[in-house]
Amino acid sequence: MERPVTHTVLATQDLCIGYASKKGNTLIASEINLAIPQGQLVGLVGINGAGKSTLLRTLAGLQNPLSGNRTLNDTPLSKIEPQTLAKQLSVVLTGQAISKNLSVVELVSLGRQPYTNWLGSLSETDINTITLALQATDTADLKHKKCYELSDGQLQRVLIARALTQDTSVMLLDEPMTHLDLHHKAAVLKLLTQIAHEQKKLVLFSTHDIELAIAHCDQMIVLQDGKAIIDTPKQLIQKGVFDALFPSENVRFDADLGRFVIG
Ligand SMILES: Nc1ncnc2c1ncn2[C@@H]1O[C@H](COP(=O)(O)OP(=O)(O)OP(=O)(O)O)[C@@H](O)[C@H]1O
Repeated sequence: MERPVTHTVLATQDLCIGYASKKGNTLIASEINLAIPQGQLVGLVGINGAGKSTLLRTLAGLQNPLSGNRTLNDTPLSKIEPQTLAKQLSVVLTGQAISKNLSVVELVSLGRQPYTNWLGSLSETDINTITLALQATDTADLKHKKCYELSDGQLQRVLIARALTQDTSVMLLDEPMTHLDLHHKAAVLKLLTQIAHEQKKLVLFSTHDIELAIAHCDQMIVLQDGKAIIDTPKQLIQKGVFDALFPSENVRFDADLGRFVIG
């Protein structure tokens, strides 16, 4: 169903992403121009090494761009104080450094840090938000476990719960469904869709599950050959963007089926 176009939350102008070192710059992708409105579920796809994590880290302000601009709610990202940014943007990254000695509920509570006073004491609102996030991610039963006791999939859901408690207008997630079984994959996808559509947030996640993104996302960003193409899944299929995503000897995209065929 078509929903009305609303306010742009996350935008880039001629963004070049990559890595700067003394030996020179390594350019990963350039001329990235995005203007993503609130209330959308956006999938970021591309082959291994295309630059999905690099783009997410750059959009999150964890990595500087080589050039170009990033704005969050019309303000340049570099001008937003860390405390304010933490109320506007949350991230779930792969290989995120966390203290695994914390219990699940302690880790999830950290998401409320931008809202708590200098004593770090939790208000009733904080506690309700934490309880809802644990329920939404099916991690309430794990809340007293130490994070080192969790499976990869359980930890993944706990990290999503922590991001949920931050209650931000933008959520960026790097491969949030990678370690999940089919049941939890469907549940997380449903949750992310609900956060985008009902809470009117922007949820941008990278995935290798392109078919799932095609079926569920409002828009997709395809990183390919150092460029980013953003459009609705339908338009991307019509433009033939997925046809050239993988070397054709092993995989081809069947536009009628809307999925990849091996062979
Ligand atoms: N710290 C770094 N310094 C230099 N180059 C890097 C660094 N980290 C990643 N790269 C390179 O940047 C490119 C993009 O990597 P990135 O991890 O963003 O890709 P990706 O699309 O997320 O890949 P995958 O699907 O395998 O997770 C790769 O060629 C990688 O080798």
